[in-house]
Order: sequence, then structure tokens, then C-alpha cells
Amino acid sequence: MFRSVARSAAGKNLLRRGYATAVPERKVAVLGAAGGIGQPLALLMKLNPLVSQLALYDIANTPGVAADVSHINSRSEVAGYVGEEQLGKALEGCDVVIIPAGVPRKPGMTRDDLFNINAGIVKGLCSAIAKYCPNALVNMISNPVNSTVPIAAEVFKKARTYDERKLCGVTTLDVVRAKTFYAGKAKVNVADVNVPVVGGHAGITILPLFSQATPKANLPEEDIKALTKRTQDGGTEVVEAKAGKGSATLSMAYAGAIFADACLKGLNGFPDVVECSFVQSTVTELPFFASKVRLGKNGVEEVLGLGPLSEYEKEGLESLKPELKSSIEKGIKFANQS
Ligand SMILES: NC(=O)C1=CN([C@@H]2O[C@H](COP(=O)(O)OP(=O)(O)OC[C@H]3O[C@@H](n4cnc5c(N)ncnc54)[C@H](O)[C@@H]3O)[C@@H](O)[C@H]2O)C=CC1
Ligand SMILES: O=C([O-])CC(=O)C(=O)O
Repeated sequence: MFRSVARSAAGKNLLRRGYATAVPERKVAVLGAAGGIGQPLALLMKLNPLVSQLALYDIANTPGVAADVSHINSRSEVAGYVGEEQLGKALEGCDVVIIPAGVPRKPGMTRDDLFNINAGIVKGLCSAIAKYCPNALVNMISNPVNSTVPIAAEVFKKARTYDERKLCGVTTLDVVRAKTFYAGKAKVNVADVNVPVVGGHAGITILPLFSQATPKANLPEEDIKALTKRTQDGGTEVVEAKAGKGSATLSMAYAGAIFADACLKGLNGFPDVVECSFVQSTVTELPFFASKVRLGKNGVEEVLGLGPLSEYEKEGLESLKPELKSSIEKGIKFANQS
């Protein structure tokens, strides 16, 4: 598995840029690669020196995206796959599969309004993952994440390939937003900021823990409430600004690239790789929950607890549970009845 990249042209570049001398081969697939998120995410994954093979799959338009991205001077070899008959080839040998396939929101819609279309798309893609790369680490971006992750789990269980450590709902965009909004309000450098975001990925199920934000800023309660609301409504802010032309794509690609990079680092044995993610969990009574997780050689090695919460956050936690529970149950029911 380990190839000395030091001898290759890409390896020389890596060495010049201070990367390790031996970087494992890693195949990453993006499913939905020709879409609003898929294209910039393909670009960012092409720039990631931890990727050796990049498979770009969609039901249409991937040959063009793949040809375009493949000309970039970075380590990975890029291949485009189009249509269901090529899905198996795209997935074979994958270490990480990123799924931004499916329809985005329009103004006035909730993420749950996407369920009817996206649930079926995710189910089909996960059945193929179970068949062609059952050990891959899945990064689920498709909405509603609160339901699509439970759907994926059920599909994998049925196929007897389920390993809870290998299934992650991508909630990194909530963290990205919480950091940006906090840095602006606290007037600190965003690069220094850390804010855990827990719960799920829709409306009030998104619970940023500003009481744990660093650097500490002692913001007044009204500011914390406003920051919380803005983080919860961040997706809607973009949907409304795009006025019918979709939802967050560029910031999501950035967030998806951060999370996939963390997964690759974990797989490659980097120490202390911690990100927030919506995973199978015992942190609360709900079977899936977003919290900080430690990523390692087997995917999610440890689901970390919530830490101390403010009174406001404790209330937020209790209020989000019924909605999150029902979205999880909806996903499980769908996967088992259809
Ligand atoms: N987790 C998160 O934080 C976020 C999630 N999203 C979600 O990501 C999803 C994609 O959003 P966009 O890229 O903006 O949408 P888009 O419509 O621009 O792209 C979606 C792509 O999926 C492809 N697709 C449809 N069915 C497919 C299938 N069976 N197999 C492979 N590809 C298929 C389409 O051809 C299209 O290229 C939406 O569900 C959106 O709500 C968006 C932003 C943030
Ligand atoms: O809001 C949406 O529909 C897309 C999304 O999940 C986000 O931007 O957080």
C-alpha cells in the first residue's frame, strides 16, 4: 500500500513542500461530482497531497469535470465515471467516499423537503458502496443529513457491511460558520477560533457550543443567542441569497474538503485528528448525534462527550431532541420499507 512517492515527480513536489517521504496510496471518490458542491470539492480533493486516485462520479457531465480537474499539477490521478453502469469502477478500492449527490433547497423549503428525492439517491449509492467498497469511510453530505446517515446505516446493516466507525455525516459547514460568525463578533482572528457544534444538521438541531469557544471572549448572552440563531440559519441565509439557484456550494466544498482531509489523516495514522461529525452515538439517548469525534486508522475511533454546557445550551439540547429523533426514525423507516 505504501509507495515511496519521493521518487516520483509528485513526490519531489511533496518533499519540497515539507510532506512526509512515504505517503500511502489513497483512493477518494466524489459521488455527485458534477454538481454545485461536487465540482469545487473535486478541485479541492485534487489539491490534497494525501489523495493518489480521485474518482469523480455523477449521472451526467463527469467526463468534462474530470478532464478539466486532471490537468492540475498535483499528485492524484483523476478519472471520471458517468452513469450507474460505471459506479462500481468508480468505487472499487476506495478509502473514502464523499457523497454530495442529490437536490439542493430552494427558498421556502426545509432540508426535510428534500427527503423524498434524496433518500432514494442515497440508498442506491450506499447499496453500491456496500457491494464495491464495503470498507470505505463514507462522508455523507446529501441532505437531510439527519435522515440520510440513518438510511446509509440501515442499507449497510442489511448488506452486513455496517461498521459504525466508517459512517460520518458531514456537519463541518456548521463549524465553519460558527467560527466565522464568532470571530467577527469577538473580534479575534478566525484562524485561532474553535467552536464545537453538536446535535444534527438542520435548524434548531444545529447546536453551536459557544460557551466552549476559544479564544474566550465573554460575549453577552444576547450576542450568544444571535450567533446561535445565525449558525442555525446559515444554510437558509445562503439559500435565500441565491434566490432559487441552490444552496451553499463553495463553503460546503471547503468544509467537505476539511472533513475528508481529516479522515485521510486519521487513516494515515496522524495523531489527534478531531472534528465534529454526525455519527452513531451514545452521547445522548438518540442513536445518531453530532459531536466531536477522534478520527483514526479505522475511521471514528472515539466519539467524544459534550463537555460542560451553559444553561442556554442545555435548553437547546433538550429542544432539539424531538426533531432529531423524528428525522432519524424517518430515515430508518424509509430504508426498511422500500
Ligand atoms: N451537509 C451539508 O452541510 C450540506 C449539504 N448540502 C446538500 O448537498 C446536496 C448537493 O447539493 P448541490 O451540489 O448544491 O446540488 P446540485 O444539484 O448542484 O448537484 C447535485 C449533483 O448530484 C447529482 N446526482 C443526482 N442523482 C445522483 C445519483 N444517483 N448519483 C450520483 N449523482 C447524482 C446531480 O447530477 C448533480 O450533479 C444537496 O442535497 C444539498 O442539500 C448542501 C450544502 C451543505
Ligand atoms: O441549507 C441547505 O439546504 C444546505 C445546507 O445544508 C447548508 O448550507 O448548511
